Amino acid sequence: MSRKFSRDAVAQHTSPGDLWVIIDSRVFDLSSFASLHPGGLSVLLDSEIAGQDATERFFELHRTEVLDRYARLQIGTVEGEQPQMKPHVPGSLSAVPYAEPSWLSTGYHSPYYKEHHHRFRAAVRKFVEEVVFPDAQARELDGGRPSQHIFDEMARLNLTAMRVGPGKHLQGRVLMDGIISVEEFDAFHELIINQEFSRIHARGYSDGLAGGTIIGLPPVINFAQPALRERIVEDTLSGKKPICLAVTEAFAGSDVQGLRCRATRTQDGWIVNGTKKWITNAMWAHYFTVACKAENGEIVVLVVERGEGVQTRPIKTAYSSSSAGTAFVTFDNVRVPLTNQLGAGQPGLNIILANFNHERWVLTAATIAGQRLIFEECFKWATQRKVFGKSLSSQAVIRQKLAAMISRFESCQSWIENITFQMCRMSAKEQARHLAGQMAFLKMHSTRASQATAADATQIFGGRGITQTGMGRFIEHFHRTLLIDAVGGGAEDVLGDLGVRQAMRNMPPRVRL
Ligand code: HEM
Repeated sequence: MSRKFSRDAVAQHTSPGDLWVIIDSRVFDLSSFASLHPGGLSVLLDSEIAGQDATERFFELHRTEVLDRYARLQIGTVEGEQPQMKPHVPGSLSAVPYAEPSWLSTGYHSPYYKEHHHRFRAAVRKFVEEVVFPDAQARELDGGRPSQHIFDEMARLNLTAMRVGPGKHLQGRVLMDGIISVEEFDAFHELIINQEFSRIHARGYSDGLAGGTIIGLPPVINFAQPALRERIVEDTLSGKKPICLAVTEAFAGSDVQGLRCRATRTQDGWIVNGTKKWITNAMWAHYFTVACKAENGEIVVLVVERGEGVQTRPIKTAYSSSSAGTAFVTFDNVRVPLTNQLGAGQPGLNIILANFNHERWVLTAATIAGQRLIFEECFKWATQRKVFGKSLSSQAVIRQKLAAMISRFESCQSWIENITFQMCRMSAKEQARHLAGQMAFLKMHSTRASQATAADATQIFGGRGITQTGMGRFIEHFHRTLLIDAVGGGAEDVLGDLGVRQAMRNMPPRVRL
């Protein structure tokens, strides 16, 4: 932007058809925009705004990104001045204190993260901010499914494959354009992906991208016969034929024993009859990993393929109008070949339970990262917002809310990093034995923390925190959508109880006070 203007020259342009303002030493010609301005024309014609430096007033009312969106209105800069606001570089770290976990903060050390984790984090954040965020925000508005080019790009980078976690499905794949090797990839990379994807501020969309794969594919990877496994892994990870996990029912939430969807044994397979509710991605899934009850009362897990007898109806939820593809599913006399049974010979209940821990860990990672992002919004707002001539942060009650937020998400982050480290060192069997309780407690604790943080953030933002556009829109979104993490994969009370019951089983018989 080469044109330079003196402040006096800008001050000559104050009428509706010839209106200039200065924002952060940048000169904007609002003549063609003023009558379309969502905040109205009159505010722009105010004598303290028209032709004047409106920087303070602008940032009280708009997010910085509004300036980027309307960059075309900029005609130059004020002579002898440099804009102070630096454009955001995609992938870069925030300089706001506590806006990044300590392993990403200057001067801190971590026993968990290596150089390749840092490299990987930067690449994932850049991808999320540049490619995924715009689509997520657009689909959040129109309620559509994530765009196919995002699925394609996620498949090309093998991001969808990595979201399923380390394992044999990664063999031979090039990860994130080769930025890390399959041998280097561990649960911390997966934690990074889960936490970086929170930056799209679109919870339903995030599930729409890979929610079904993350929970529906592992049982196939771990328990399917090789031919079925190879076909489904290829179809789903290429983004061509999505998969979902169909366990919950209107009759039974996470209470797997109470399922009513029936599987009847035939000579060459099974016939499935029943319904499933709240099934993420089912609207566009081709494969359904279904928990059913056999005639002898045992759970069998079958891969049903979309076809005759399979129907899906959309369910609108608090966290997603439809971008998560959540559905009510009906199976009417659906024939399933024997080869589509998972883990034949072992209890189907174990297959489903083994899957829960990973699901809970994924949800927890996202909700913790979400809290940190909400804190960053609050800290910026509390510093810039002036009330009765003073910034919000000059009030002790606001500082207390910020302190409580930091304490909550920092403790959750440390806990999840510890659990993640255990995941890197333990076998699947050891994880099931030692980590189920820890994950249950952390999920319960972190989603309660999310609710407290959302409530505090809404008080800090006031009306803006309950408005879907403008300054507080991410607060509103977090508050509206966080309950999926508090309920999905097991409600808080159920999880807390599960953890304590497990601890009771390990209690030595003769301990006394
Ligand atoms: C480059 C100049 C400007 C552009 C491109 C612009 C654009 C916008 C946009 C897009 C909105 C809708 C809300 C949002 O997306 O955040 C908005 C709202 C608003 N704008 Fe501006 N604006 C500009 C300058 C100003 C100035 C100088 C004022 C002076 C007071 C102002 C006052 C308002 C008000 C009062 C609202 C309504 C805010 C609310 O609903 O909370 N705008 N503006």
